[in-house]
Amino acid sequence: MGHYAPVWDHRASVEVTKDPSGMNQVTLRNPKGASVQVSLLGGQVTSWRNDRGEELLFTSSKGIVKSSKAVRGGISVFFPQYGVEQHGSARNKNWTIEDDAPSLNSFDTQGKSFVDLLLKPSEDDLKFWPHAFEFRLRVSLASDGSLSLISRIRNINGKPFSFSFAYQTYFSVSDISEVRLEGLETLDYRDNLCKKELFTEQGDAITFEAEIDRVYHSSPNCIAVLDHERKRTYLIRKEGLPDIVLWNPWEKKSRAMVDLGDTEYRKMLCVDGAAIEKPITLKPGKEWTGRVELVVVPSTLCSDFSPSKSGQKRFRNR
Ligand SMILES: O=P(O)(O)OC[C@H]1O[C@H](O)[C@H](O)[C@@H](O)[C@@H]1O
Repeated sequence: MGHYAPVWDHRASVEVTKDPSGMNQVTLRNPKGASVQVSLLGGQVTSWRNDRGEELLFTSSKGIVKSSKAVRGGISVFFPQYGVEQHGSARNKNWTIEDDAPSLNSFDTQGKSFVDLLLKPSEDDLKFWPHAFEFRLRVSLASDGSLSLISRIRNINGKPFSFSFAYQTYFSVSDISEVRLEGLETLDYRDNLCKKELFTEQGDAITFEAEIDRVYHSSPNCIAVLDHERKRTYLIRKEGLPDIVLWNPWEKKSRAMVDLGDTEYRKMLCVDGAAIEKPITLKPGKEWTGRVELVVVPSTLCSDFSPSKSGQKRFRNR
């Protein structure tokens, strides 16, 4: 795999087209046939397919495709708030492609097909959240099919500001009853279904039998979502994002949501790398970076990728 990386021109594997609503979207491909689609509406990742063409992210069949709102599913960013004002406005704004984004280190570039997006607040936006920023989002597809999102948020204001952040990530699962989540054992969490009360996770691994909406604090750098039926494991590696949001609306809420099918909650699980419990404060001129890398491995290989081992090692060496 590594042999083509140094000569692979990432620009040749990036294509800009229009989505059904007329919005520009970017398609990234790797030489093995995996692909990623990113809409400029919301800077949202709307599709991530492996080299067999299988979709790895959930997108609602009832997604309302209209130009002012991102579809339910894929990966969206929550910024600058979580839990209020529709989780911040960034996910419903029009982003632009930035051809000459400030560089990242070579690990984030080599052998990857990527696009750099940029969001800056308009005069109107500043009336609602009066802090000038530049938000750069790099979406990359690696030669092994893994997907990375790197957010860089810079304060270009005269004063410090604080924000919360999450990558709302809808994983596609065979059935929610087949899913187990590892890596959050013994952690404290706030339960959004119990007035944000603080609890401590007791179980060995988390399984799903009812609505869930929690923010886990100070989580390891890698957690795993195992789908038994598909024998597929999603690894979520993260940096700069101490928290994890877990969400599934279950049946009653799904029925009340206009943009989600009544039983589609069974096909999805949101696991979001986030910075919520302790908001990030940025001084003028400073930049914050938050990354996630999503990897899919056959579940049989999982012992090699134990959450605590692989995540810590990978990110410690950066
Ligand atoms: O419907 P949305 O605004 O996309 O929010 C969907 C969900 O996102 C997060 O996971 C929150 O923790 C939930 O409380 C919320 O219901």
